[in-house]
Amino acid sequence: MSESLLDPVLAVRGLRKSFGGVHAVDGVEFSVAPGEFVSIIGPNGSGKTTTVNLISGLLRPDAGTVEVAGQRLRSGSQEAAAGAGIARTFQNGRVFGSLTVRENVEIGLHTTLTTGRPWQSLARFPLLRWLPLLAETALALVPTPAVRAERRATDALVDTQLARFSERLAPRAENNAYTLSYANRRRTEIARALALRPTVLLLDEPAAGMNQTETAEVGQQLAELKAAGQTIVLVEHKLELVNALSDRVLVLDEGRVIAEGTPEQIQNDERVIEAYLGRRRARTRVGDAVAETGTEKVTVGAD
Ligand SMILES: Nc1ncnc2c1ncn2[C@@H]1O[C@H](COP(=O)(O)OP(=O)(O)OP(=O)(O)O)[C@@H](O)[C@H]1O
Repeated sequence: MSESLLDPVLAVRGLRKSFGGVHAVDGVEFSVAPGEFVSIIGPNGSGKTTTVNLISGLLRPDAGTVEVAGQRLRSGSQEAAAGAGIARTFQNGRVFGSLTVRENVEIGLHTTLTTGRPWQSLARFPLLRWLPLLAETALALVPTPAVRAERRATDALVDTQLARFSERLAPRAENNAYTLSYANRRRTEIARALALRPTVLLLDEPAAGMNQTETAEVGQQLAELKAAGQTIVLVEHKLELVNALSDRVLVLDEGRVIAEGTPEQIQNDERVIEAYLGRRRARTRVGDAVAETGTEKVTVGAD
């Protein structure tokens, strides 16, 4: 899909972020069209995760803007990003071990509840913060019909997401997350992000640490999401996954976009071979464990 045909659903302009003397993100610009699958690749430390952190409001940029469907987001606000429809997963996976799988998925929906969480606008005022909490507790103890209806809708949404991962998550819905395998924790995190029915789904290395079979399964699920029209930004080291799924690939190096194009264009780009693949080969020679992931063979179903 060509980005220019449709108004972008995500537009990132002039994004910069430094940590001390390190220019982690140094003027990153790109946009994503509705339904487009864009991957961000680059050597270790090239600024991929920082870019995702800036888009999702986890970090405040030193400069630059993020727009979702033409609306500029408040800088450094996870709430604003989530409210605009950005959902993300984390590189290392973040689930709450002592909550069940179902609760872990549901927790992402908490901010979207309306009837069960009245007066949320008052939470901004320190002196009145207790009022919405009190109302929420009262409604949890004695739910109104509207609260019960919202509860049922939430349960259905969670069930839909768990069903997406069929035998992996659905039978484990009531198990505590600490009992899950690593791959299932990562699946739980993706299910949580999807439950928000995001405008843009940001995935930070969803297949990291997974074996070949598990990686292929993630690839299949991403292919299905893409076929369903979900807009996705994927940060990934596993190039087989990137090449199989992406409409467009951005290559970062030292905080800058050094190349952009289809997977085929990227694979033949001299700058990429030099900055990314060249370095990868050099690292592989000295036994860099991370670099090895890029050489794995992954088969992903067609969309
Ligand atoms: N919180 C932080 N404090 C200091 N430096 C940071 C911080 N976060 C990132 N950096 C630095 O910013 C640069 C970009 O890091 P980032 O994690 O965004 O890269 P990356 O491309 O995601 O790397 P990887 O592929 O290893 O995950 C690196 O030099 C990193 O050390």
